[in-house]
Amino acid sequence: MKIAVLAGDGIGPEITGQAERILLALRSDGLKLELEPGLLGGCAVDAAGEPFPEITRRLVKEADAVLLGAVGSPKYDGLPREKRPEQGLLAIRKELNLFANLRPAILYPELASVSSLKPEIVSNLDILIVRELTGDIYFGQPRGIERREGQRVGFNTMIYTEAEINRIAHVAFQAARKRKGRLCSVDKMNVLECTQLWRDVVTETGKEYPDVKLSHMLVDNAAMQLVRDPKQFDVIVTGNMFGDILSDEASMLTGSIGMLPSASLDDRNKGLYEPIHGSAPDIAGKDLANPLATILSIAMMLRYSFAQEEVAMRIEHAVRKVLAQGFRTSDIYEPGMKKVGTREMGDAVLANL
Ligand SMILES: NC(=O)C1=CN([C@@H]2O[C@H](COP(=O)(O)OP(=O)(O)OC[C@H]3O[C@@H](n4cnc5c(N)ncnc54)[C@H](O)[C@@H]3O)[C@@H](O)[C@H]2O)C=CC1
Ligand SMILES: CC(C)CC(=O)C(=O)O
Ligand SMILES: [Mg+2]
Repeated sequence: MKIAVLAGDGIGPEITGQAERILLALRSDGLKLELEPGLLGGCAVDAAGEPFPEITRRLVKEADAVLLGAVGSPKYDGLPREKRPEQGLLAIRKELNLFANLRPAILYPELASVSSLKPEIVSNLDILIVRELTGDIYFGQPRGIERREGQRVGFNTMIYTEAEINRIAHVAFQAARKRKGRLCSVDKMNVLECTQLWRDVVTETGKEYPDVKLSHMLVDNAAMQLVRDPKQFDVIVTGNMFGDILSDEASMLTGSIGMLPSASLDDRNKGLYEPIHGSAPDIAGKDLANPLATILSIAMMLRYSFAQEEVAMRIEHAVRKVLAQGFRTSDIYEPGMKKVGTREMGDAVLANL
């Protein structure tokens, strides 16, 4: 198993560092894997002048899976768009055809009291957000800022083809089929043609899954329902931008954005695995970041890219035990618990593994 490790910027090296320690421990335990570091984002801009250099492109094409920390820093805000770190992230997703982003929002019972919602509303929460990742307004052309009639005009294009909607819908229906059998498709069809097509195509695809109960919801209502009664959802499928926003919101139901892992998959389960959060410049380099989302992302890697379900469950079980033992980074800390930094949290997971 050849794994490319792109630590990225900000807290990226701190959190991937802990995930790498877990992978190396699994290697000592007999799992055959190789780790190959590479540059993506701001660190690549500094070293090679661009956020997704050719050498990284070759590395990730050859790898069986990619582990990513996060990219971005205010340091690059003044650069032209194509040079910014985040453009590197969009480019790698497109290059590897990672159209299906799975973002599970699962509440560990030990964190019920740090969830943003009351324990009785979130207990046993287990939602899967399926976010389309290579289309929508993040990629649509034309885009830009232009001068028109004496003033600047900014514009982007929200666009989805029928084929793009159909393939992500299949991923979501199949996931729902293996879970509680409920799929909620989120759109804004009351005002956006692009998402009218989204609703039409998801409905048509749904005819192939009579065993899955399909519902539709407008995104503004979905944002509200997520904090009113999140357990009404099983699987949510939505476009790139709405999925980006709703998953950050859902993360707080589990206690912290530092708890949510993700898998970004192509049609053959070659995947990129990363926490859903960004590079957190406000806490970078301070040993404060929660590494659990990244560690849980390698569990997803072992499950989806390498079919190592048992090892994936070992990692998830170790995380559960660490929380039960009271270890907490600052973002999930509450009085009475053991406050630890990024590295000590990694130590605790390793000890339980
Ligand atoms: N996948 C990626 O690489 C992503 C990159 N970004 C980039 O990251 C940079 C910062 O973006 P923000 O909007 O501040 O979002 P962010 O997700 O980096 O941070 C938001 C807040 O959550 C906290 N946070 C995030 N991860 C945490 C962790 N593991 N443990 C504890 N606290 C954590 C941060 O300290 C901050 O207060 C920007 O350049 C943005 O473009 C943003 C989202 C995703
Ligand atoms: C560059 C952004 C689209 C990254 C992000 O916020 C995400 O993927 O969650
Ligand atoms: Mg995001």
